[in-house]
Formats: sequence, C-alpha cells, structure tokens
Amino acid sequence: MTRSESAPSGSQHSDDSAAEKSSIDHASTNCTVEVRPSPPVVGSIRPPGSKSLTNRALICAAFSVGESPAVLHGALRSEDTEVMVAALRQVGWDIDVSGDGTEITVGGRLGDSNASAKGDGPAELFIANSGTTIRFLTAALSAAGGDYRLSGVPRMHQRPIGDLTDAIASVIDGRIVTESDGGCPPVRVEGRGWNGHQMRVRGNVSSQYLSGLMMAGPIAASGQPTVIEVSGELVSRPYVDMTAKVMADFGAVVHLQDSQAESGDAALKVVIEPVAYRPVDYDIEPDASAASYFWATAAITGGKVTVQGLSPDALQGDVGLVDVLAKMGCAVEKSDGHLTVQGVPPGQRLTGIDVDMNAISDTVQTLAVVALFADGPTRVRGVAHNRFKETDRIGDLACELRKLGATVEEHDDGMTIHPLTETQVCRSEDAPPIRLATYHDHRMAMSLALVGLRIPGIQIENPACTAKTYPNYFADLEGLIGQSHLWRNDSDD
Ligand SMILES: O=C(O)C1=C[C@@H](OP(=O)(O)O)[C@@H](O)[C@H](O)C1
Ligand SMILES: C=C(OP(=O)(O)O)C(=O)O
Repeated sequence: MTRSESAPSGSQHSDDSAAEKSSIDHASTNCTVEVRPSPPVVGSIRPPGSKSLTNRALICAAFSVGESPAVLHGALRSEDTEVMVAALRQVGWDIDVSGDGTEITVGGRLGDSNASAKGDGPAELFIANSGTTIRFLTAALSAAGGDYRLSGVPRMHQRPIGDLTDAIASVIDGRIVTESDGGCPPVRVEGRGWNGHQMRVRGNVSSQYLSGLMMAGPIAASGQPTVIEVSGELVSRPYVDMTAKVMADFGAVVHLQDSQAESGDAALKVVIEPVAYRPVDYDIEPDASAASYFWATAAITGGKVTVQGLSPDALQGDVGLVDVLAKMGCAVEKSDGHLTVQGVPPGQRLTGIDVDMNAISDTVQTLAVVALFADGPTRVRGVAHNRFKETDRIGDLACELRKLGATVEEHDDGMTIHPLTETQVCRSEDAPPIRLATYHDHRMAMSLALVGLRIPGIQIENPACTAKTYPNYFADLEGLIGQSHLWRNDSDD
C-alpha cells in the first residue's frame, strides 16, 4: 500500500488531460483507495464547476446567434462535459478549451465537417454515460436538423430515453428511433428540424427530458412559441428551474406555468418564445453535488467544512443538502459565497430523519453514508428515479451498505438506513479489509469512500470512475482530510 501522490486540495485539475484520467471506456481496474479514520475534519474547499450548468451553458452557447463567441468561465472539465464538447466539435462547432480546462470559448458552427451534413450517413456521437449530454443533445440536434446517432457505454443503453424521443417524434420533420429495449439508446435522429411546436412529455423518470426539450425550443426556429406540457409527476424539479434560468441568461424567453391538474397533482406547462440565444460571457458555480461529499466529511467526523463559491440561492438545488444535514443536528452557516456545515460535538450523535429527496436525488448516496452514524434509522423517500442513473442507486447502494453490517431496507421509492453499532464502527484495524464496489458510478465512489473516515479497512474499488464529474476528487479530498488519511493501492489483485 502506498500513499497517493496527488495535487493539493482545491486545485481543479493537474495538467494531465481529464481524458487521460477518464474512465470513458469503463474498463474495470484493480486499483483501490482507502480513506482512513480521521479526527474532526476542519477546512475549506472550492469544488470544480457544476456539471449541470456547464452542459446547459454549452448547449445554449453553441446555438447562440451573434458575432462574438460565448465564453464559459469556471466550467467543469470531466468525462460528462468532455463528451458534450467532443460531440459538438464532431458536428462542426469551433470550441476552444483553454488553461486548466475551465474556460471554454464556443465559436460558431463551421459547417461541412460532419458526416450528416455531407450525406454520408449519421454522425456517430459517443456519449459515454452522460445522461445530460445524450438527453440535451438529442433534443437540440433534432430541432436543428441533420442525421445523427448517439450511443454510449453499455449502461447508457439501459437508461431510458423513450419519453424524450416520443415527445420529439410528435414534432420532428423526420424520424427519431431508439435502438435498445425499453426505449433506451442508441438514438438515431434524422430530419429537417421540428415542424410542430406543441408537445407533451413525461417527467417521472427524469427531468432531463423536459430540460432538453426546453433548451431545444429556441433552436427549433418555427417562428412560433414552443409549448411543452408535462404529463403526470415531474422529478428533480430544481433542474428545470435551472434550465429556465440558464436559457434566460443566454437571452431566451421562457415562462414556467405551474398549475393544479384535475387529478390534484401539480402540473407544469412551459412556453418558450421564438427568440434566439445570444452569445454571452457566463460564470459557472462550483458543483453542489460534489460539495455534498465535503459537507458530509464534517457531519461524519464532527468537524467543520466550508464550501466556497456556493450561496443559499445557488442555481443548483443540491445546496439543499445542508438543510437536510441541519435536520440531523449539524450546524449550518449560510452566507453569500460560502456554505458551512459543522457536525455535532464529541459525545453526541446525529439524528436519524425521514426525508423526501426527490428534488436532490444526487445527494442520496451522500446522505446514506452520513445516516450510518446517526442515532436511529433514516428513511429516504421520493427517489424511485434513482434506479435509472449510472447504476441502480437504491439496490446497489443498499448492497454496499450491507457489506458494512448495516441493516438497510429497500423501498420502491427509496430506502431506510439503520445506523451501525459501536462494534461495527470500531472494528479492529487488523480485520480483513471491506471492499466496496462502485458500479462505474462516480457518486458511489465519492460517497462510500467517506465511510473510511470513521471505520478502518474500507477499500473503494475503481476510484477512477469519479472522472465522470470529478477527476480530481481523491486529490481534493486528501487535501482536506490530510495525506495520512488517504491511501491508494495501485497493484491490488
Ligand atoms: O438536469 C440535470 O443536470 C440533472 C438532473 C438530474 O437527473 P434526473 O432528472 O434524471 O433526476 C440529476 O440526477 C443529474 O445528475 C443532472
Ligand atoms: C445522474 C447523474 O448524471 P447523468 O444523469 O447526467 O448521467 C449524476 O451525475 O449523478
């Protein structure tokens, strides 16, 4: 076992390209990382830019109309944003990623460089496992017109997109089909843009379908407002508000009309005026889902951690995790540009809670790890859609938590996590290690690693999978918790 050699905390990336570190091919690796028990963690960190904001801004920037290029500042450079940039370049955009990768200049579309424009069959776009990229690009390219095929890693071909392609099929002047069972990618889009401007979309599996359609509205150029109605439940609502805000920042005119459906359910209608995006200079917030792991280090160890660059009114709903941690007994300080979480004093325990996390589902794995150290069970509700993400984030999460000895009940819409006993937490340092699998899911790796802050011998498999949204995660975590608390084993069998 060797201690990892890594960059200091808060550095966004080393000079190596994120692509080199990327787990895009999703090859499994025998490397493991071990986080070791730590005294209360005290510190401050600024996570890299938001994935969700970067990929929205890339779409709006690419389809903006104006003389000057759009420039994104503080962007995320990771697998999920690299596949977006690569796909846009492949179909003709001039995109420059400079410096440490956080400044992205999006120039105009150069025209003929893509296969679809030349009539040579579809442009083949590889999207790895980025849900935002495939959903946003499918919608945008269908509205722009052309011939494209979007595919990804095997898990991507199990992640539903049929609700989105059904909605597009109702307006496209051409055809759109999915190639895997259950309405899953690859997706073939072939057409001349949209010739309809009213559609309905389901929102109970993912909000990304609605976000994609919304961002495609100003691209469709029908000369009429685009009207999108959501059928039934809509999950992950804060991301839809984020979409509307980013679109507006790029000059689009969007109206979100909430109402009460006859069924009594909330219903949402979105109207997008036929106004083009403008190229702008755009600042991107640090990633709030990434911040969740650092707040959790404070909650788990009884420390105090400040995340810089995020405010209570951030565009990302996931900042709401601090309020959930407050319900568990943490002290939270909110100010403009900082959010700080402080765990409970020594001798006290966090409180188990009953919480609906529909709006902040990417932080469920983080909360589940914190819940292991509470005084009673934590019931997480409202996240049935977590089964359709990078992995089944209910079943597979429960499986890994049980390897620690925890009792975990799975429910259709979430889970109940019973805390670990003192004996389970204070296991001998000489006991055989417990290896936790990560299922090519960045959030599985980033959250489960934190268990090691309290329990000796926790090894995290394939830590490189954090490259999906946070290639430098373990280096940044090490900077926060100290070098002696993070070990990397590169030659494990
Ligand atoms: O629109 C977005 O940027 C996202 C929406 C959420 O997905 P769902 O709407 O599928 O829950 C979230 O899990 C994902 O990481 C990012
Ligand atoms: C669900 C996630 O990503 P996506 O759906 O964009 O692949 C995530 O980042 O947790």
